[in-house]
Parts: sequence; C-alpha cells; structure tokens
Amino acid sequence: MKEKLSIIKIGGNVIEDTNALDTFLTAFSKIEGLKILVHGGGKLATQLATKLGIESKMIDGRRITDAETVDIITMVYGGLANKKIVAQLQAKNINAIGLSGADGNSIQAHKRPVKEIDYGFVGDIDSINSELLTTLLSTNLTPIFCALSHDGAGQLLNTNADTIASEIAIGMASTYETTLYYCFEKKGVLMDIADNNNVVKHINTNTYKTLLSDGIIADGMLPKLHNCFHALNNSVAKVCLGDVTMLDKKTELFTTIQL
Ligand SMILES: Nc1ncnc2c1ncn2[C@@H]1O[C@H](COP(=O)(O)OP(=O)(O)O)[C@@H](O)[C@H]1O
Ligand SMILES: CC(=O)N[C@@H](CCC(=O)OP(=O)(O)O)C(=O)O
Repeated sequence: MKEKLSIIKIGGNVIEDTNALDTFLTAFSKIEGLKILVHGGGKLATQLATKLGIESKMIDGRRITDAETVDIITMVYGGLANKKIVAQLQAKNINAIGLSGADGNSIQAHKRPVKEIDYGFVGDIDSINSELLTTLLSTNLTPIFCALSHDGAGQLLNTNADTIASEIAIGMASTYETTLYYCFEKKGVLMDIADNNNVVKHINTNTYKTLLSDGIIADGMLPKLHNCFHALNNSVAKVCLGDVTMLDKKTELFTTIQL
C-alpha cells in the first residue's frame, strides 16, 4: 500500500484576501498526512505591474511574460506570496519550505515554442524532481510551490499554478497515492455561476463533454478541468474541486472528478 499524499492548489481569489488566506492556511495545516501546497498569485502580479506602469497581457488565461514581466512575477510569486504563506504556516506549526522550480531543480521546463503567439518566458514542464520532494516530505518538511519553473540554463519561467499542481501530482504518483485538490472561492464546478450551492458533485469523461458543449465550464474553469483529467489519465488517484470547507471535511458539497 502506497502512503497518501495530498497536493492542494490554492486559488488566486483566496490568496488576495487576508482573512480567506488565513482560514485556508488553518485548514491546510490540519490536513493529516503528507501534503504539498501550490499557489499562483496572478492578480497580485497584475496589481504590481499596474503600479509600475507595465501593462499585463493575457491570452487564453496565460500571461504574456516578457523580460520585465518575468522579473515582476519572480518578485511576486517567488517572493511576496511564497514567503508570506511560508511564514504564516510556520506560525501554525507547519515546517513549510518555499520553493520555486529552480530550487533543488524541483521543476524543469522549456520555454514554450513560438507558434501563432509568443508567450515569452512561459514554461512547459519537462520533469518534476520527485526524489527531492520525497526527501523533504520524509524529513517532515512541507513544500510550498509558487508558479515558477526554470529551464536549467539560468532562466526562470512562468508556469500556470494549476499546471504545476497537476504535474507535481503526476510526478509523485508512482511513489504515493496522490490526491489533487483545487481549492478556490467557489464550492466546486457550478451549474449556474451565480448559485454557489448548485454544485456538480461528480464529473466523468462523458458529463465533462456535455458541460463543455453547454458552456457551463468556462473561463478559468477550462484549464482547471483540463488539468484534472490530465492528472487522472496519468495515475493520480483522485481529483476534487471546492472551497476551503472541502479540506476540513465540513461539507459534502464539492466536485469529484473521475474518468
Ligand atoms: N461552472 C463554473 N463553476 C465554477 N466557477 C466557474 C465556472 N465557470 C467559470 N468559472 C470561473 O472560474 C473561476 C476560477 O478560475 P480562476 O479564476 O482561474 O481560478 P484560480 O485563481 O483558482 O486558479 C471562478 O472564480 C469562476 O469565476
Ligand atoms: C503562464 C501563466 O499564465 N502563469 C500564471 C501563474 C500564476 C497563476 O497561475 O496564478 P493563479 O492560480 O492565481 O491564477 C500567471 O502569471 O498568471
């Protein structure tokens, strides 16, 4: 029997809100067993770029990451967001260790090739250093990943945090029974975005197709669901989406994805 490992991706709207972040980190700190946290911070990066007079460009939910922008996201994801979360978890007795993909060569990627769109310094993941993560977990450290990978030749790259979470879950699946949680401000995949209680409790490959063609899965939910199925197709045991109450098991109202 493999040991269980939970990988939790925290949504951008939760990081932005001090109270919601504290509630989330309390619930995270209480999750039993081995765990890894992944965060982004896209909205915080856009806010800092605006303050610095730099325009933020997104295409299909991906940030066009030029040389100035990669510096901003390094400051925000690898610095401010990551270190605040690590410090707050230390206060909750979790021995958190903050990592970008460059630290310990934990996530190696390559710059996305230019086709119709040049995304700039955006990285597509090649490998996860599962040995390093296994070592950290075995010494009671809890890895906290930001949305940065590197190319092995000195360049940091911007990788969507949902993708980092699914690739870590996949990379760890041969060693652990991995469950991937996408924790955000909604109770799960909603039938009606205006009704936070109208949750689709189970989605499989067939119902996924219908939800897509009916336009129920839209915007930020599109890459998220793509990552969910990618994880399940690559040995991840379980994938769930929901709000913080899903983590402290105070509710049955969240979405479980199955093949
Ligand atoms: N059917 C749906 N159910 C829930 N959220 C949806 C749905 N369709 C679109 N969304 C939107 O997707 C958003 C989550 O995606 P995103 O903003 O990228 O989140 P995160 O920062 O957590 O990665 C929700 O805040 C919501 O506005
Ligand atoms: C390539 C790319 O688009 N990367 C994302 C990484 C941050 C992220 O994923 O943040 P949330 O999870 O808070 O949305 C970005 O820069 O916005």
